[in-house]
Amino acid sequence: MSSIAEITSQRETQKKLKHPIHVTSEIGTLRTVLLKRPGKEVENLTPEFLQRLLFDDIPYLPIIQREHDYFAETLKNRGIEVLYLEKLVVETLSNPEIKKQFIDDILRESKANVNGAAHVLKEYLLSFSTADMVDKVMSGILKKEIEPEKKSHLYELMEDHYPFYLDPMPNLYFTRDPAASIGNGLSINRMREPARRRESLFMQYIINHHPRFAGHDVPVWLDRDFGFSIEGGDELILSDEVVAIGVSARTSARAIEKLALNLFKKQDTIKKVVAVEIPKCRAFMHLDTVFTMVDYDKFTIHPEIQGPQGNMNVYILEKGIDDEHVNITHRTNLQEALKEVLHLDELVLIPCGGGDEIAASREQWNDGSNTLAIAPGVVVTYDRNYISNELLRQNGIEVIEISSSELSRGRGGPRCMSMPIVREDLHK
Ligand SMILES: NC(=O)NCCC[C@H](N)C(=O)O
Repeated sequence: MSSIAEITSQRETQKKLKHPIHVTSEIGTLRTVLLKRPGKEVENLTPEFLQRLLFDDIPYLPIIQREHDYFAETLKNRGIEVLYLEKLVVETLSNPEIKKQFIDDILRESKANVNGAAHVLKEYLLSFSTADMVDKVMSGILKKEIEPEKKSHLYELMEDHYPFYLDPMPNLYFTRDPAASIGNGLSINRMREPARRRESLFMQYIINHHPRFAGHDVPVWLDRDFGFSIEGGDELILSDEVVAIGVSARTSARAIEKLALNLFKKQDTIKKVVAVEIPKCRAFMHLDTVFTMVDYDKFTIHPEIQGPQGNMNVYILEKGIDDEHVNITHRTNLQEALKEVLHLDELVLIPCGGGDEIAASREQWNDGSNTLAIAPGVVVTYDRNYISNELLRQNGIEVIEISSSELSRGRGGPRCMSMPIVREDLHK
């Protein structure tokens, strides 16, 4: 029979889980996750704009969709509730006033290409059903779709060669990056690259207006108006007390410090933010492309982020003398720093590609370190990274593989393609 303490604790967990967002670890059993099924936006990629749109190749739509559906089914078969971003956005914008406001916002944020055509584009978008309008906004609007108006400005004539009024958003299936769940709240991120910056507007609207979230107390620890960039691929919830954040090509030290200040001030459980500096290059774009948590005491790592003897720059931020200051201390070894903040005597770093120079580099490029933990010691990975997957198994991890020929072309793996909304708390 359960003790009174156990029953009370179960009730507490139930109560906490009723909150629409609840994530206190990287590895707690995943209950609800947000995905985006790749859509027409990936068919609007062309070779000349690949770099600008942050792709290395053009995925074949029917196959990337099939692979993504398989990913979603894999999660559902494990009892995980899958929410789709595109569906939540349509539901959010079912209110005509909110829809108009959204169209104004998205056009304003697309101003580089929209120029003087905002009013025509607004009418154009309003002429669609909400679902089709959302699809248009996500997949992009070509100039040739709209009757040309008389061009009265030099810049309008100069920009004729550029095909889009609204750029496609092919990176939307990487739901991890525009926002990150931390405790019962979120960071809604100012994304580093212009190609992705509009993406976090969707989450802002969902949180403020979708019935599943609006009206609940969902704190926003850092919002997208903050002037420095941060992306969810860099935000790892190591425990209910510790968040690790990559100082990377995408995430700035200033955003990390501001987020830490806000968490220390408004979120009573987070005690430490661990800033992990990684090389600023495309292959290592976020911390989660080189480092993910797979069990209480096990992580994947791309060995190249560490110098000789495993040295690298790790900074631990803690509450300072007042709400405006943090205490910062420096560590030079990631493994030791992790043991310290997680109160562990032993901790295993599992090297991507088994540490072999070629295999590590190849498998990391295809997200061999980017695992999605769906429970402690259970991860979803790409099938193509067979050396890393085998090594995970040898370390006692259950590895669920998904196919990845087309999904991997966007340079993101299972963790990048998923935003946990609810996870069960870990047993202490
Ligand atoms: N967390 C991640 O590493 N996300 C992958 C994002 C890939 C996307 N093509 C990008 O460059 O932003």
